[in-house]
Amino acid sequence: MEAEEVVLEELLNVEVEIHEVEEQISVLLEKQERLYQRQSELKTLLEAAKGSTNNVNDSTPTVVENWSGSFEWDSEADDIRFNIFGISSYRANQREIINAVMSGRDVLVIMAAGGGKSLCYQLPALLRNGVALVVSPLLSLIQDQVMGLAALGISANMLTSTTSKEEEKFIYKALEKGEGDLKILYVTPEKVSKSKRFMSKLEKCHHAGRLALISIDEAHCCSQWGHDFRPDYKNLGILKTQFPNVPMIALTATATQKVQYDLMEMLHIPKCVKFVSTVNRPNLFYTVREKSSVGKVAIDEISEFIQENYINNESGIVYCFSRKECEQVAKELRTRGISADYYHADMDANAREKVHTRWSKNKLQVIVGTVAFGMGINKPDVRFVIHHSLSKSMETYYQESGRAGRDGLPSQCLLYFRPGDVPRQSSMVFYENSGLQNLYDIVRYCQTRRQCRRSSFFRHFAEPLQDCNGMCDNCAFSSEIRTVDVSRHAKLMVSLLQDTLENDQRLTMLQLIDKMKTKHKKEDPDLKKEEMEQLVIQLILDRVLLEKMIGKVKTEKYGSRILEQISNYSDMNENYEKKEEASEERATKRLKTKKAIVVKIDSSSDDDFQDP
Ligand SMILES: Nc1ncnc2c1ncn2[C@@H]1O[C@H](COP(=O)(O)OP(=O)(O)OP(=O)(O)O)[C@@H](O)[C@H]1O
Repeated sequence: MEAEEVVLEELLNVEVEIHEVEEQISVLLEKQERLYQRQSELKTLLEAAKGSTNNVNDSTPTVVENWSGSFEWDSEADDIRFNIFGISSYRANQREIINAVMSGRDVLVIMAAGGGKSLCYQLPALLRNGVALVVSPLLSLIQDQVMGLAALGISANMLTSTTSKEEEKFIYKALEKGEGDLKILYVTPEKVSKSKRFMSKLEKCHHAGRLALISIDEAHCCSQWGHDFRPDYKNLGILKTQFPNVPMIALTATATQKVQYDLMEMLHIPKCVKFVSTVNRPNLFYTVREKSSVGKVAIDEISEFIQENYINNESGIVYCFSRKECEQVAKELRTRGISADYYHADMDANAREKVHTRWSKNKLQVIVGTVAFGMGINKPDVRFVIHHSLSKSMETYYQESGRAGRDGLPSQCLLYFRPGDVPRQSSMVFYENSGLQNLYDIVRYCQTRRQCRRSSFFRHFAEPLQDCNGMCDNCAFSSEIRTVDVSRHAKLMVSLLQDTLENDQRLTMLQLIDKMKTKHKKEDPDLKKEEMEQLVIQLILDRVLLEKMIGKVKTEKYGSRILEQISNYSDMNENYEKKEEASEERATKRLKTKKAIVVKIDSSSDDDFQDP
């Protein structure tokens, strides 16, 4: 017995040391991350310094920072805005961006979906002499833009795989000789990186002084840190190298600081003027609803929501986790009388295009899609975006839900959340950079019943909080929140984990839920599976609650092992954030002093747990 205690004592000490080493490693990793960031900033500065010495005699004007002042092109710009685009007044930042581009500066625009980025390059394209080149990542996006411009009577063309020989000839002639009427030319990034012929025509156009401006749409695709990296975007730096005095405007809906630095470096625009607009979409109403574990019930609710709120067949999107789910959900919606079809990466391009076109022309009310139905959807009157399953991160959810209400009119973003969906996503994001951390952020967004949904976006994009104006479920409705003592459940969870550990087994979260439910049935026959799911996910995600449990079991000399067991969950391995590292530090200290903590978990002190 004594010998066992000695061994256990040493085991405990070794585990404390392991914790300390892990902490040191994470401090070093964080330092390395900061250094990388600084390295990138310094490189950008260096390039800027080199640029300013090289370009002393170039035509780049001296810095004018008052972009809202008056400029010589004001009245012509107003005329084009009103009479060609039919827009009565500018939205936030549009005028300033246009003035910066017109002044010959490189510009980086970060503006929420539907904010009106297109006008920022299309209007200067008409104001300046010559041809504006627009690089855009997707054929569908390009087609929509060209169609929209044609409807306004603006001569826009595209040079893509679908362009006819005849049109190609016209475009090349316009570039080379200035013949024909070409104002805006859309190309994919592959054209720039792979077509020597195109680049040589563009060179001639530039040489003749007819390259008016270069616009890089969806510029976050340049960065590996962005959510949609495209390798061909990496080669777009050549445009600035070849045409240094042609103003470049790079536009995106979201870009973290890291992505901003990265894309400025990739595009060689270190001196660009940056315009960052708020991520707030005041016309979107955000709601999270509990999703039933019975598939049919979830679909019933979705179809009721659509049929009750959108009697005039207003357009919408339903996002699903898998291709199979998309097909099933679309079929189920159809049997309930909703005109719906599916869209996913397993379909051939023609079939996808057909569905997209029917939906764009309002011949189909709902597209049920996977993430493949993404960038390039610029239908302005999407009235609702429903998530049948949660997205993998706040950023992805912001993008996907943001496809609603691009015309600025009230629209709804509804997410159906069920903790049982978390492990499916976690196995997908496990190997991504901070994948699990990002997933847990969106799970927290779903779990909260007290906090404004909008505020989660502000926090995520490091923006000051703004008023929600009652445009989310938590701000608009007072929901009944019952605080419960979950000590009993927590103890059961810990003891189940202990059993698993002693028997040298491993558990997934869903298996743990099943076990808890079986055990609990005797004492608590009314406990629903959904309630148990809510509880388990909350306990696992909420490190404070977890710590309290760990505190208890530590006295039983298994604490750190249990922590390890939870951390090593096949689908629940976590990269702790700073905040969580701090809690771990506290846990380690407790471990050192072997202080017992009574498990009386009153969740009122913890963030938002409520009885479901
Ligand atoms: N100043 C304005 N006043 C009114 N409507 C505008 C204004 N500027 C743009 N719009 C309209 O807003 C809608 C969205 O504009 P746009 O397509 O440029 O958005 P975006 O910022 O490119 O969005 P996304 O990132 O989703 O592509 C369009 O219907 C456009 O005509």
